[in-house]
Amino acid sequence: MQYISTRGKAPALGFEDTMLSGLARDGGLYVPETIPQMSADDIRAMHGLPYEDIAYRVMRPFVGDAFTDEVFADLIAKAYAGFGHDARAPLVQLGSGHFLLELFHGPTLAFKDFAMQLIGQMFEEALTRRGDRVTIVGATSGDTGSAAIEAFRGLDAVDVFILYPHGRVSEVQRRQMTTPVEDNVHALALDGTFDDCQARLKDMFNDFDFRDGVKLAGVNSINWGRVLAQVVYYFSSAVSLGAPDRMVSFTVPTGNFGDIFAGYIAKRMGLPIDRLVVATNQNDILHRCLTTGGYVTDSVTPSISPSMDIQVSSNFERALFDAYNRDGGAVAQLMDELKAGGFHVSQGTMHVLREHYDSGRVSEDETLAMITHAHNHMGELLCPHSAIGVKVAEEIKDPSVPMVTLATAHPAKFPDAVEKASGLRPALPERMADLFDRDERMTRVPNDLAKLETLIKDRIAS
Ligand SMILES: Cc1ncc(COP(=O)(O)O)c(C=O)c1O
Ligand SMILES: N[C@@H](CCOP(=O)(O)O)C(=O)O
Repeated sequence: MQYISTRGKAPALGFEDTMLSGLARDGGLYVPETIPQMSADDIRAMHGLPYEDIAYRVMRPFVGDAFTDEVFADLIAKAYAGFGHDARAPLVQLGSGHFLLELFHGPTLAFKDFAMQLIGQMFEEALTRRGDRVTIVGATSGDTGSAAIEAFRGLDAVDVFILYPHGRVSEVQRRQMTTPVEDNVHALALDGTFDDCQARLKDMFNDFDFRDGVKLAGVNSINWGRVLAQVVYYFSSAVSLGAPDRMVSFTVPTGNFGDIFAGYIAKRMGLPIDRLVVATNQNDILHRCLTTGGYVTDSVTPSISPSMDIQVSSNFERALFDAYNRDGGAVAQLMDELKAGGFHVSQGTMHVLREHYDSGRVSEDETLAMITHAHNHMGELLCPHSAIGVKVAEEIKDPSVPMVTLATAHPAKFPDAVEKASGLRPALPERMADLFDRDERMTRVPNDLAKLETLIKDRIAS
């Protein structure tokens, strides 16, 4: 299996090099050259299997010869052993034809753990075999950062630097990143937005002296391994609702477009998915683009769903690559236009995008009202991100097709908003009960590439 860049100019790589290198050297994102197919019988055979077995069957064709069958199965087993629910990604029924996929039973209480725990295992295995080490730099609006730190803390072969927007993540999210004591963990509070963090990260990848000098690696959804691991729960949930003999739709609270793009990959592999619905908060560039064709950046407005406070949605580039018939030159041109403020998608491309994706936008008041309603009438305490998904799904769902909404984080990560809407302050799990008593350690950093690179180089040299 080879991976190619969405901008068409970087060398094709195998799975392991794709995973370890992050952004392609032409600035694009890696995607598989071909999408492995699952027949109806392959999908039917997943009925009743443990999550780990489904994960193995779904991901194995993408991994090629990077790991032997035995090693890959073992890495999957280790990745999910620490989850707090036997089903790993349990489905609960919310109402008629509407199901919630709980993706928050991992160690840091958000869906990011599904991919990050596995990536942590795969990095460790590959780096040990190569006798190599890397510097991971990640950008986070709150959840990727804590999941990455949890997956890589204490590993000899890795230093992990996380850029988060100062003052724009919840206190639980911040403390999850600033309280780990391991020397290889560096939490950096950047003066700016998540978009600034992600832009500086991509700048670092595009500065080849820095990139090669520190052996830069990425664990944002820039990294194909992140998207791949998220494909699995589309299969596990659809199969438990009757796939391949029944269509299923998904609504996905969306920011960087990685999670919903994983759903698109599942569909391309043969999973009978009817609609993939993008649910955004007031930072709604994706909803605007999918309804008007204009992908025009706006300033980021802080919200009660901070993990989705994103206006430059990294993985949308992967969706555009397919919608433009895999024309890397066309995508590179759009990305140049984006630097100047935005672009407009052609009519033909809009048609292709609308074949797969619907969208909806939810205001702050509507989010709070949905948390209240779900608590009072659906028996669920939702985090604000999941509430946005449920609200859009309720508006858009077709009674003849089961709808699955992805619950992307545990309500206890956002206790203020949840308490305001429901009157209940959700408690953290026992193992995190002392989170607010632990000492914090972070460095305030400016939104300045040269200064960030110097800090990172100095830290790994010391
Ligand atoms: C809790 C939560 N929900 C939803 C999202 C959106 O996911 P994605 O960026 O993959 O679209 C994120 C992060 O981006 C998140 O942390
Ligand atoms: N919401 C994310 C933003 C980064 O997304 P990623 O999927 O590209 O890592 C976060 O919580 O950090």
